[in-house]
Amino acid sequence: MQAKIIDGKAIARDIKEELRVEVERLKANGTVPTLAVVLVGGDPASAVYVKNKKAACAHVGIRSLSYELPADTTEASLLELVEELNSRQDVHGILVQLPLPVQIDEDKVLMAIRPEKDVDGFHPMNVGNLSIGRPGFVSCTPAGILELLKRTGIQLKGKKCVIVGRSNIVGKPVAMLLLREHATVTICHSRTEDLPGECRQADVLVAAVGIPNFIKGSHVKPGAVVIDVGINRLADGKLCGDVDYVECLEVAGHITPVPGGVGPMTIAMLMKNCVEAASK
Ligand SMILES: Nc1nc2c(c(=O)[nH]1)N[C@@H](CN(C=O)c1ccc(C(=O)N[C@@H](CCC(=O)O)C(=O)O)cc1)CN2
Repeated sequence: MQAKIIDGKAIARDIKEELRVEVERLKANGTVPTLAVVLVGGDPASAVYVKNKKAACAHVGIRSLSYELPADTTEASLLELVEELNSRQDVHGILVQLPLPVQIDEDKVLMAIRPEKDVDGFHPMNVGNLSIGRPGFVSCTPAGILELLKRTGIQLKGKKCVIVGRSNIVGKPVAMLLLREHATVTICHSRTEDLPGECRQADVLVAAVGIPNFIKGSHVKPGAVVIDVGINRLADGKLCGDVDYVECLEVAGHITPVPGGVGPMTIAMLMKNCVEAASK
């Protein structure tokens, strides 16, 4: 039997509808949730993501302030802008679109954003809070993955979850979130011995490696939930995940497509974090 397809686009739409109500309530109480969106340079993919984030803000009712800086912007001037946004009472969230041009130290910029305005959840304070189970902003893609699992009714308590990929922005935070749900978590990476064998143990398999079609049907335990975090652009312009969708569709119990799976959840969770920032 074919796997059930987890429709991230539809779940993201539901979340944004729920947030519209919340934003109305905030506005009625005198707060206009406001997100500052900073884009440096002309990377075409980043420009599309920023455009989609601003459109999502408009849909939900969040005010967005746009800062589009040239590719040769210095680290000092970007830090100055972040400082100004940090100090503005009417700005609740700050988003600096990544990647940044090479002359700018990304870590320095992310650390300059005040943790309570860090709606991307990338500041070390928020990352640390997640790992010790304290409240804070959780980065949007990992939070989106958990929301997809929850809203699909996937039980996590006691289940074996295997994450392929140990990045700071996806693999590690997803592991922390799954642990928080009482799952048994394994993180695999390029040096893992017998990666297919580890993957085959998984009730929930999360692929975040950045290699097109890396996870084959033979990696998947029959009936497992397969979450594909990969967004790889192929030479023909088509998008492709880290999971061999055609093969895994025949083995898995649930699967996320690319596009239309985890990707749309990233923006929905950014909206959720902005509303939370404005509510505080
Ligand atoms: N400051 C940040 N920078 C970046 C982040 C981030 O969370 N914060 N993540 C990525 C890019 N990203 C959001 O910024 C993002 C990527 C993909 C999608 C998405 O919806 N993808 C669609 C396909 C879109 C397409 O056709 O190209 C999908 O998977 O269905 C949303 C947001 C790096 N930078």
